[in-house]
Amino acid sequence: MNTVLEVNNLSKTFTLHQQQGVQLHVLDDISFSVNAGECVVLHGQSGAGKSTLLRTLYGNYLPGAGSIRVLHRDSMTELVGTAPRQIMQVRRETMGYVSQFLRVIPRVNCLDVVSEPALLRGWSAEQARARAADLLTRLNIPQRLWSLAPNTFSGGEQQRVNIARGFMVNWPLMLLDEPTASLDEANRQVVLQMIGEARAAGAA
Ligand SMILES: Nc1ncnc2c1ncn2[C@@H]1O[C@H](COP(=O)(O)OP(=O)(O)OP(=O)(O)O)[C@@H](O)[C@H]1O
Repeated sequence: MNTVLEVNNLSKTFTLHQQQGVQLHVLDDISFSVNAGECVVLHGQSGAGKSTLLRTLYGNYLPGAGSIRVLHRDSMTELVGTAPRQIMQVRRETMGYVSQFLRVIPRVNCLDVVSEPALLRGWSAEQARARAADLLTRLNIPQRLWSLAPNTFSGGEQQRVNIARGFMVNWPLMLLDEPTASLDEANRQVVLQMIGEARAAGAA
């Protein structure tokens, strides 16, 4: 089996400079690896550091120590300390991330928000819109909402738009932060199916 993610001795401490310099040791010497097609679930109490780990893997937080290597363009590539340009390339081609909440971009409509990852990969606008429409239909976002900016959508609708965007292209490595948390049972099942399909296609 191909290893697509290898984490070694990863640590992350937050220093709260505006609160007497209090230090929070959130990640402490974490090591694990994930193979293609494997699904790893982070299970832990609220505040344990699950989102922090995902954000650190995605390059949003700089770890205090350790290494994060991903299979990118056929070679294991170190992300810690790498140039932002390289991180952006890895994000574009290799590693997708669905955060807990949609980062709403004012005035950009739903179809364009979902299409963006494919456009960044050079798909035509027609191809991207067709795929986005397909995902939005599967995720039960009514067509009347597609041309509207999602900032006025309900929490569950925003989360489904976020998921559609996250599954727009086939990323070999997907980081999903509570992807079914605010969904009803029917939509939860759709998302689980989409995760299953991505795994069957080799995604980790
Ligand atoms: N940017 C930040 N600055 C300071 N502290 C942070 C920051 N992000 C997270 N923390 C702290 O790190 C700890 C872990 O937070 P995190 O969001 O990773 O938990 P979690 O396991 O995802 O929780 P939940 O299941 O409730 O989403 C918390 O105590 C939180 O206050």
